[in-house]
Amino acid sequence: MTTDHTDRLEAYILEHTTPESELRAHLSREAHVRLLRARMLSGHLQGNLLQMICRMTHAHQVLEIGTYTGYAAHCLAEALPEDGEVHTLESDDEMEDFIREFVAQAPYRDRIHLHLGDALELLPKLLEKYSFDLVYIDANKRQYIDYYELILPHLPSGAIILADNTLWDGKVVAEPLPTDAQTQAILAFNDWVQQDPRVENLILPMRDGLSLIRKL
Ligand SMILES: C[S@@+](CC[C@H](N)C(=O)[O-])C[C@H]1O[C@@H](n2cnc3c(N)ncnc32)[C@H](O)[C@@H]1O
Repeated sequence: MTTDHTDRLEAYILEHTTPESELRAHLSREAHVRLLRARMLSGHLQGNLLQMICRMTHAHQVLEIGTYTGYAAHCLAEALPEDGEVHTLESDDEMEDFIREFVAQAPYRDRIHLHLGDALELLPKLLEKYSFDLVYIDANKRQYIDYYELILPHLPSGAIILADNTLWDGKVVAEPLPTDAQTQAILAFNDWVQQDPRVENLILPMRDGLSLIRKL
């Protein structure tokens, strides 16, 4: 497929997908103007998928590792029932003002709880306190197995873990395989999940690859 064809297909897909809220669109535009790595935010299509999964699974307590702008946290919170909560973890405290500026504008703002710090340090206490039924892993690729192993034992049967970027720009099948730490970590994570008898799993080839993992 040519780039032109792919671009047209992507545009067509978005034209036939429920529009994102005005606030999400505004956040996304501001991120592209004000931030250097705006492409890290989930975006319209993946955001809608997160909402669809949230609603289909009747999730109540959601955990997100890696907030960045808060775009995905907005998607998840918007799809939760009144008493639902999203606990989102971010290690880069420079993002705090941006995140809080947009959370403050959201009608569902009380459902979003931002935790600043390293996920590996924050997780043990949060996992003791809350019973999460949906988890979105989208932070340091080198720590995916660590997040997964900390979280999985605390989840009830039927809970879902989503892990983003698991095709890593197609590098998982590049020849020769890249030896950089991030690609190697994603390869190790995918193999780890694939051999794990505690879960069923698939990789959805959307965007950069999204793994859907269900605890048995
Ligand atoms: C891809 S972005 C998250 C995008 C967001 N989930 C979304 O979909 O809009 C990854 C974020 O993870 C954060 N991060 C990386 N390592 C982390 C860690 N150990 N603990 C918490 N956050 C971390 C980064 O600072 C970055 O903001």
